[in-house]
Amino acid sequence: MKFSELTISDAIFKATEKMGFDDMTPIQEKAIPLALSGVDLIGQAQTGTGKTAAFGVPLVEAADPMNKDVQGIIIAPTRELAIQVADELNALGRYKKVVTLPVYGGQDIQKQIRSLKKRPSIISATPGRLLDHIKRRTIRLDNIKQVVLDEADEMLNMGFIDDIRAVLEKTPSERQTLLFSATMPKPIRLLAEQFMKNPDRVKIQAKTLTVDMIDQSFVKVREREKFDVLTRFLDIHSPERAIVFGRTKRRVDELHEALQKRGYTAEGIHGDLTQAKRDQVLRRFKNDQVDLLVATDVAARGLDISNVTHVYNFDLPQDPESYVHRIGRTGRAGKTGLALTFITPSEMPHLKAIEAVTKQRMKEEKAPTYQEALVGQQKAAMQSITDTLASGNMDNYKKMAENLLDENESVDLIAAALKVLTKEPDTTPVKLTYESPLMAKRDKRRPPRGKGRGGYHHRQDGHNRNDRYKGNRNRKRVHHN
Ligand SMILES: Nc1ncnc2c1ncn2[C@@H]1O[C@H](COP(=O)(O)OP(=O)(O)OP(=O)(O)O)[C@@H](O)[C@H]1O
Ligand SMILES: [Mg+2]
Repeated sequence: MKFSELTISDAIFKATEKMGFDDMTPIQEKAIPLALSGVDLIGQAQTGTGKTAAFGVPLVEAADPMNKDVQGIIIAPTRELAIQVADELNALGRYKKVVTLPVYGGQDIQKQIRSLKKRPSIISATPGRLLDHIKRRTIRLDNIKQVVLDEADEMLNMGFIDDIRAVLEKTPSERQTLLFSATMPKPIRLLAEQFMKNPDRVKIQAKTLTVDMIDQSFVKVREREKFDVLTRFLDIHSPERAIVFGRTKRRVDELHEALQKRGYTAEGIHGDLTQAKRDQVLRRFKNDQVDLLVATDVAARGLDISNVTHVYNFDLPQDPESYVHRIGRTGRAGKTGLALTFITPSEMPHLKAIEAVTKQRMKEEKAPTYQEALVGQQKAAMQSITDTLASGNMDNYKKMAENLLDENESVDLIAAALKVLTKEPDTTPVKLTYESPLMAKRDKRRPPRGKGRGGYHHRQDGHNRNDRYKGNRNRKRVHHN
């Protein structure tokens, strides 16, 4: 079904055309008409399949730019995502003149207050800053018609639930509530339904939770060998644009510095950096000034950066949902991608837990040798010669080439050129702080070690880490009040 077949205003249809959208994606086809009818819904579809427009079109359609109140609000877990969602809604609202304002932490609040005075119809916010504005009465939610939780399962997990509850309490009870995510574990869905009125569940039935355009594999590797293995894979894959996920902020700092030391153009992003730095890093990544983005899970959800060709999970993600979102930064909007996950021997049970949730097997890759990495780089050098040959723009070099050929064998000459061009694998020593293997995360609200009851003993015998892992997911994600 096409956007032209929807009952929406011409101004919005024109915007979708301008954005290059013609056919709707499956989630858009199902969710947009339902959302337009005013019902509450939970929309679940794989990463990179257009969930933003699935809620964006109904929001922009319902908004009246002549009305001075905030009418729609989207809450997202990270600042970058709040900005990106606002950009997409502004693109959709361009001809109807519906303005969406991003409101997030780390940005000058006075500047936000000035922008709010211009009366945006829709706000795309992170929860903390939104609550701040609600308290200051610089944002009023009395006349909100629609609330969207993007990355809904993340918004409703323990870290965010209280903020979300507080925001929802400020909105009229007759509001429409829309929840979207690629993952929706059952305990979270049940929790979500408390905030909704007989929600419709729109789930795009797929055999797997992950997009089949992503080639998924894992490599078994010892912690201290991870870095060399990563650089060898990078030398073989020569990714156009890749994201390397690390578990902690320190890890991300160390890793991107180590990559730079070995001659890669890498930058790091995590939540302890200033917003100005986060913006700069992301901009440099999008502008091709940086090939490798090293990130914590702050970059795992929702970010739509075109042509991310590879995702490397240098450290295992905390839970299978996080795996789904991380690798979903590649293979978007029908493109292909490659995801490679590093697993230390003691972490192997986590692999099974991830596969159980994604319903997808990962292929095992062997850690490449130095020699294989060298061959990778030689191939890259060869490729750059043939690419240059195809581009044809070499007139300035032809005379030199003829002179060289007068005095040398052609094969020797090309071999020398290849040798010069090949970036031989760099083995500059680097040191990363040891990161212990992923264990089931303990719930901070549980009694301390030794004082626990049944569950503790079960976990201590440790013969079934897989269960512990799953158990952990549920504990982390169920609201305990
Ligand atoms: N109907 C469409 N036709 C073509 N491209 C589309 C269409 N809808 C969305 N897109 C593009 O697909 C890409 C992914 O969309 P979007 O970011 O909304 O995915 P998502 O489902 O929200 O993914 P995630 O789960 O990672 O948040 C974007 O670049 C968007 O512009
Ligand atoms: Mg999204």
